[in-house]
Amino acid sequence: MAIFSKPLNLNELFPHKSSRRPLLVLLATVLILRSRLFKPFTNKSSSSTSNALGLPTHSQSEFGVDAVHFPLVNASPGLGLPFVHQLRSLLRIVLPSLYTREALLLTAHSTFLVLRTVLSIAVARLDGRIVRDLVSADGKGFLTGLALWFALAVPSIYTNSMIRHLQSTLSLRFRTRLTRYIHDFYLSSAPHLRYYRVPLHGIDQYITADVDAWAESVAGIYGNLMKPSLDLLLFTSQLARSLGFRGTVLLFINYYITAKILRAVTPAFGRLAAVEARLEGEYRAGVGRVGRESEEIAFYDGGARERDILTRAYLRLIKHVNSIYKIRIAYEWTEDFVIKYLWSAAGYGLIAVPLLITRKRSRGADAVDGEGKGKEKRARKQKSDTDGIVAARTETYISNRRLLLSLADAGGRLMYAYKDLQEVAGLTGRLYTLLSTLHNLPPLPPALPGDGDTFALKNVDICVPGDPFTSPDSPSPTPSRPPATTSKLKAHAEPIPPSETLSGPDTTTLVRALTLTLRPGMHLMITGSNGVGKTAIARVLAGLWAPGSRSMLRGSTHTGGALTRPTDDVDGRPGVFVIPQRPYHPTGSLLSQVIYPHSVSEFTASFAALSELESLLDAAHLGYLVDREGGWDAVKEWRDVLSGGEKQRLAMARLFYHRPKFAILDECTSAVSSDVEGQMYEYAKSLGITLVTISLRPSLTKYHTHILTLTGDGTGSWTFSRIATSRAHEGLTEGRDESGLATPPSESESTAGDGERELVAAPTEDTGAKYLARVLEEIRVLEARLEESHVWEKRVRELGEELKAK
Ligand SMILES: Nc1ncnc2c1ncn2[C@@H]1O[C@H](COP(=O)(O)OP(=O)(O)OP(=O)(O)O)[C@@H](O)[C@H]1O
Repeated sequence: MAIFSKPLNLNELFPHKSSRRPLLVLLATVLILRSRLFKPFTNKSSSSTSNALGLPTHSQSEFGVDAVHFPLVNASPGLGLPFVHQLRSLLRIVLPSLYTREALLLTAHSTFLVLRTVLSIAVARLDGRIVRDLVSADGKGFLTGLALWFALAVPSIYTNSMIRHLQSTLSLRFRTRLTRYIHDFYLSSAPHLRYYRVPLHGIDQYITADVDAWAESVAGIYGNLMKPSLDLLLFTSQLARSLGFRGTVLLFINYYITAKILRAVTPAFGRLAAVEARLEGEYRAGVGRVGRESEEIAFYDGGARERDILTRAYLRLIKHVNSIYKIRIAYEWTEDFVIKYLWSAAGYGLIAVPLLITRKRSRGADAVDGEGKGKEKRARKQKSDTDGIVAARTETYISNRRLLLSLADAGGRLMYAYKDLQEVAGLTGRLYTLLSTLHNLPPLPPALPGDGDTFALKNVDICVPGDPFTSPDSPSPTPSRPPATTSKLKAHAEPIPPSETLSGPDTTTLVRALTLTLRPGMHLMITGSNGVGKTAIARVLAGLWAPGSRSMLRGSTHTGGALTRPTDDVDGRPGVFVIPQRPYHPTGSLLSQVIYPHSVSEFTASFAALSELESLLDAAHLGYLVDREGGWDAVKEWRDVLSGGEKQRLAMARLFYHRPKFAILDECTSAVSSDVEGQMYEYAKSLGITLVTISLRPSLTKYHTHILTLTGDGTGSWTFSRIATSRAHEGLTEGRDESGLATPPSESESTAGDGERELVAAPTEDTGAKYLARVLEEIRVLEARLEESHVWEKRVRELGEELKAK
């Protein structure tokens, strides 16, 4: 074909050998990477510790190692050394080594970025060449140029789409890695229950929106920074060749002035982004609360009130976003002026340098040529020379102008990237706060080893835990508090030492020096007035709160005492299972409601039959549920579908399924009728479950052997006694009674307000006995009322006869 009569010549596009070599290396790299990158994501590991993307589940020991990279520091979300440290700590998670898919994606991304810059230079040169051929009316050259133009279009388009694709894939991989890490860390039960204890508000915003935004920004910022930086470097070096020394110096003066101006007008985008994320989180939490508690709100007809609350949260967010927009206007004006107009003016000036210099030189050459040559010949030569010079100048002008335009574009993108970088800093600060808070939660003291079947508290103060990050020695602000807007970044902020006390200084002691030992068959009832600390005891028994001891709080070296918990059996029988006051229903089928926290696959693996579960539902008086709801696989919003009493009975069915050694039942049958409640308690006991019941219902006393009464007089005192009346009912043997308590039937243990234990022999002093007396008194009053009912019955009969007679 005619257009290919002149062979495609790389020499013209890349006049220097050194600029051709990288192109070839790049093309080879692209081909190699492409073959590796388009392999589907496969899960090579069949181990259960890997997820669907082949990412390993993180172990507790890994988190221990990582803790050193996440010291708790007070740092505002801006650029600086703390940001570099925080970003590095997060990058360690998303890019753990060079032998990962992410590293490969990053290499491919970088390669395509370099390739795009190289192609841009080639396009600029080709542009110049085409116009030159046009000006000098070289048809053949023009068509060849056009063919080259199309030839370059193919790799250019491919490169652009690959850059976008690789960036989004990289962002997704970063998000997955970070999310996996946070899930494994935040939601691991053992050993520190971080999801329960972390003192951060709006945690959902951190884990969902912030992680997503961070991954996207970090994957984007790499390209956004690298591409324009590379462009600036390569375009400048290309331009420097035609601009000469003076032009290059001017170019750099231009860069310097631009950087100075923009730096002066750039607002603190990092801090603004962090505040925006926090306000977004508050608004999101508000909407979530309304969705969760919709029925309660509807009963109170609280729609209007909730609307006000949500609108206020939304307006706070919008006000902030609006202020960002306003701040941006001034910045963007300056940026547009500097990048578009100042740079273009500087560009014209710079382009003029080689043209004007070439023109001067060619005039000098004309003068020398003129001597001793024929007039006609001279005129002919002069015309062809002039044409050649004009064509060459046009080529230089077009190439340089295109390079300058690309340079201005690169400059603009670099400025945007600076803004993006500040936003990344804000998000990095938030995620770092989340992870450093999780890493630095003071550990819960481990339970003391026991025989595996005993529950014991020894001299334990039940205290409401204070802020885990506040201790008398470190009055630093909690990470949950918003960063101080005026604080300057400290290059190396001092790590905040984790709290050394278990409960913090501002703890409230609810119960003092509690000591009790429970063995299988010792069914304990915990009672006392509202807010006295009954659930608090359950929290300590369940391991949610640290068992405080006064000696610990006083800073003594004694750290013993505390809690001994029953352990899980090797066959999977749990040591302790708690049914809380508020029923909890996970998302999923009816089956998963009963077996929670087991998964369906765990249930299947345990060879348990559905018919067994049905018998457990029967025991909870819920035998009709499977048919009514459409089978075990029915998935519903169980919180809404079940009645209050049904939810509580379902929780009891859950207890029967797990059949723990000890069950802590925290007023979990308050909505169930007394007769059904009693039957369920009896059934639980028949399964070998030892009950620790928190209740205010006297009717439940008869299912227990011991009673712990919190006096609620403000001194934290308590009494612990055997329930004498339950003796016959339980058929307790003297042997069982040797529980380490040495509590004779007529005696009880108690503490006075000062925490000293005393044995109270007189039944009149015994709060447990008093409690029983109160129950008996209530029964007496009710029986008296029943007796009165005969009088009313008699009266009704009299009235009936009176009516008949008339
Ligand atoms: N996480 C907490 N932070 C601060 N205070 C708490 C916390 N949990 C409980 N408290 C306080 O501890 C006290 C005891 O609470 P607890 O839930 O143990 O009471 P309770 O005896 O179970 O009461 P009720 O019978 O009403 O359920 C209450 O005054 C409560 O306000």
